[in-house]
Amino acid sequence: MVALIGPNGGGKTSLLRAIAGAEEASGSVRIAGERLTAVGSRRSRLLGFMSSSREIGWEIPVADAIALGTGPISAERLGELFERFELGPLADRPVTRLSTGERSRVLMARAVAGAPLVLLLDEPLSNLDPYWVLQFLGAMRERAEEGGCVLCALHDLSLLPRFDRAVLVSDGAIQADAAASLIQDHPRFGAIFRVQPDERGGWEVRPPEGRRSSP
Ligand SMILES: Nc1ncnc2c1ncn2[C@@H]1O[C@H](COP(=O)(O)OP(=O)(O)OP(=O)(O)O)[C@@H](O)[C@H]1O
Repeated sequence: MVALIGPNGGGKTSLLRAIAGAEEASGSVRIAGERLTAVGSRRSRLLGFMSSSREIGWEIPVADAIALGTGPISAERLGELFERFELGPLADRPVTRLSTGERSRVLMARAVAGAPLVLLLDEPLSNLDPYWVLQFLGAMRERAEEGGCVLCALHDLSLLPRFDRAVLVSDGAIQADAAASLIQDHPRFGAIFRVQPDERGGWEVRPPEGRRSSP
């Protein structure tokens, strides 16, 4: 489970979209040796992607939204996803009439539907209540324990202990890559985020360079 962290405009979304093939980018992406452009219907087994937008453009039922672009899903798998993300009570409503957090559950179900080897999630936790934050983290951990790689962009740094590794992206480049428990000690962390730990276990704005007292 990899947390993709970095300041606004750092490049997290661009990186995820480039890997997912949703953005023009140089180079090529291979997952388990396979080029994504050449895998056809097996794509959902290799890659799952939840974009930063929670919009679903069509007035379609939840089950159809989960299957959008993923290829056929068995009734058994759909049942598992409905149970995992508690979608039963929402089944008959068009997705356009769901709340943002409810739509997040549909889009997460869609991203994990094929049990992908690589799961790319762009701020999946941002609209969720605490129960669903924990449920989504649980679903990510399950995917990782089943042999998948989860790459999850997030801003809430208090969630870092839930991850194994953290990649810090800023100015369109990877600035640090470390165990999630150690990333805050990286020499570039404070300068890039412009915050520092405060006495209450939270964060405070880091004083500008000249006004910082030396340790
Ligand atoms: N379609 C686009 N065309 C040109 N530049 C873009 C486009 N989308 C994003 N950018 C720029 O690319 C940079 C990286 O943006 P990106 O959305 O990847 O950042 P981010 O780390 O996901 O930010 P945030 O935390 O605010 O979501 C920013 O400077 C942004 O203004």
